[in-house]
Amino acid sequence: MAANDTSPTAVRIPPFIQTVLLVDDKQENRVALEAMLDDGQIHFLHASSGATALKMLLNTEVSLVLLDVSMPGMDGYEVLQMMRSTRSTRHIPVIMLTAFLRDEMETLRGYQAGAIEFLTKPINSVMLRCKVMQFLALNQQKHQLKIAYERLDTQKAYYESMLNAAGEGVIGLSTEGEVRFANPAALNLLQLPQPDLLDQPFRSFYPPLEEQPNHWEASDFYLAWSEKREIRVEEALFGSTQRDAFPVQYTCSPLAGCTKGTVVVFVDITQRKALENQLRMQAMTDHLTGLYNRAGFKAALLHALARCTRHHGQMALLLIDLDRFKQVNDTLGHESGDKLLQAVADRLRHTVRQADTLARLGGDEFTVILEHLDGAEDAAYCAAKIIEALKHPFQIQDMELIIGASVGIATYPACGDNPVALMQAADVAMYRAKSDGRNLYHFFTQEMNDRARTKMVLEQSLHHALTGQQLRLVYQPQIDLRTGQIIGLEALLRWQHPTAGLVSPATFVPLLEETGLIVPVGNWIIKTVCAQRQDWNRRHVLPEDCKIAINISPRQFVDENLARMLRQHLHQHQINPASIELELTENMLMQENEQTLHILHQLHQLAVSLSIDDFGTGYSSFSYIKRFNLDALKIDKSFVDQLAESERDVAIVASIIDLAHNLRMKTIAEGVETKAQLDVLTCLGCDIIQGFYYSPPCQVAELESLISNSMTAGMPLRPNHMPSQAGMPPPAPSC
Ligand SMILES: Nc1nc2c(ncn2[C@@H]2O[C@H](COP(=O)(O)O[C@H]3[C@@H](O)[C@H](n4cnc5c(=O)[nH]c(N)nc54)O[C@@H]3COP(=O)(O)O)[C@@H](O)[C@H]2O)c(=O)[nH]1
Repeated sequence: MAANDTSPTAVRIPPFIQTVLLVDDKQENRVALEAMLDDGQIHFLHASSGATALKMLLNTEVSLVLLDVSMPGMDGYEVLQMMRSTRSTRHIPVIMLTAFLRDEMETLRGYQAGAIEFLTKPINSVMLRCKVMQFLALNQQKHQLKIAYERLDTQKAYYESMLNAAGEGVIGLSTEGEVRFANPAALNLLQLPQPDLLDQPFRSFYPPLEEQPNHWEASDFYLAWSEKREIRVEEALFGSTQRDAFPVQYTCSPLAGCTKGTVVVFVDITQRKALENQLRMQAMTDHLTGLYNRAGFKAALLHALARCTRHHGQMALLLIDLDRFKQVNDTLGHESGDKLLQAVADRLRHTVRQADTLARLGGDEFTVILEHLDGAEDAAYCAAKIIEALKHPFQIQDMELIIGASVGIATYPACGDNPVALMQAADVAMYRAKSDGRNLYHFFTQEMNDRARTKMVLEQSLHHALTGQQLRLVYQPQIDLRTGQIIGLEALLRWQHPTAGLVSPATFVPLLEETGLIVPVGNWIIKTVCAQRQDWNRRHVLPEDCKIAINISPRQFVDENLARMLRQHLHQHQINPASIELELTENMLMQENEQTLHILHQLHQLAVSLSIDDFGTGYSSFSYIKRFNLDALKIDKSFVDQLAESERDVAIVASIIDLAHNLRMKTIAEGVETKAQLDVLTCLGCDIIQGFYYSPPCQVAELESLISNSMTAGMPLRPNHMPSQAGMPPPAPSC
């Protein structure tokens, strides 16, 4: 209201020019009266008769009448009587003037007729002016008062209509906390008629809560008044006998002016809260399954932990990973994958109790929070039920799909007292369950904890290894069994740790794979091999047809930049692509999906050689051998180890060699350590061997002298640990 304030105190009412009617049949008297009173602030009207005066009074607003008593026709008394009997002229003050005051009765008659003053002629001008000015001043005040009242009425109506139209409930409270005023919205929100609210203690309209004291002097409403400040409360509960508690947002402010008390303005936030809750729920829900998503899970886990801590209870976190889900997704498409996830969610819902919290963290990873546990065995029981439920086939789009689940269990407080620790523990336990076989559950144990810690330390040091140039490559020769010459080298990664010494790749390559660090490390390996090969080419260290094999890890294989990066390094170091062999594993090729085909197509286009490492240990499928153009099969060391003793291993290796040869592939036997193994392999027609029998993996300098010795002698490479047989090819075994 500040800008357009129309309150009586805010705007001065200017004085108005008042009109005085002079009634006398003699003009000279009227002129004389005007001359006595005229101060420039008064407007004068002249009437020469009573009738004219009455007519004028009906048409003009007159403040005061000076009325001569003796006039021809209608005298002053009659005029006055007529004025008093007419509504619009009844209250106009009249001063009567007379030349002849016969007796007291005459004056009395004048006053009785309604005159406010009775003066005799000759008129004392000072006296007259004093009287007239007094009446005019009074009239002026009356006028101002009238305008002020009018304005007040307008303002009252304005505020009332505002209060009535307001959507907010407005309640006026006395300093004792009784309701003195309530606008229609307040009545409506509390669903009460005015009599049930007025004069009632306001504390009966907000429920006693811990945070909202019911003691009046401690309430916000009283504080707002006593401390003369506005208090705003974002969320509280109001209610009445007719309406259950509902959420409100309110402000309470001390009443302005001399009225003591507080005004409370409140809005019902039920709808807003419902909308907020709906949005919050949406943000915490996995749209595919309707379970909690990762955000919802985090919130639920925090709450569960808080409850458990408060009640000194036990709880468990189950991390469920579906076995073989990826295959379904990759082979049958995402639609089937989604349907399967929905079906899994349904089964989980029917398996766990209502009070347990289910969530899908993403992909095929689900979790259950189990509260109120009596012991860890409750969690084991639930995990077993889940595994059993997911073991049975799923009917998805006319297909029967069999998956399975691995469950990791972390318990509170044993495995941690915060979400991160519990999640890590459940994760480690789940991986353990997976690696122990499928359809198993595993608890997180101290030993696993230690391993997890070691893994973490290792992971951190690996980051340093990458930046601190602690990674090296060694090369292990591969020998052509027909000529005894080095026909290839396998590049093998080493980590020269500053304190731990040489760390085996068997320890850290899986970790590189897990963390994704294998991609940059793999890039570095390819670059280093290409640079090394270029150097050897320049110095003619290696024969042209000698290949260098590079191990490609699963994650590297699916990295979309692999082919591009390979092409770039081959080109940059001017390497013949055929002299580089990539060692893939059976598992990488097991999924004959679009992605695998695309990657192999790209690698073929590069014209690099491709071999299958550890052949026979993975998910062997002849279809990929038939389908993809491969150059060599590497017979796994596990088949070579017992070759001299085990007929079964001989049969297996013979079959692998036959298969390879029939498909025009070479065979490379790995891990050859003895002459006896070498002899059997020679008899079976194996093409190439690699193993400690000839040489362990060597540093570059060592390898160069090995090659140079063998080349200068023009002789086959000598077995590593055997006495020199210079000039002699390896002795032919009797097959
Ligand atoms: N993705 C990558 N993986 C790599 C790389 N470098 C190695 N690895 C993989 O790490 C695993 C262990 O490798 P390593 O300790 O280097 O062992 C290799 C040879 O040293 C070992 N070998 C060779 N001959 C013999 C032998 O006669 N006896 C014996 N006990 N061991 C022998 O075998 C390993 C070669 O394995 P493979 O790759 O299957 O040919 C191993 O899985 C490596 O693949 C890398 O750069 N990237």
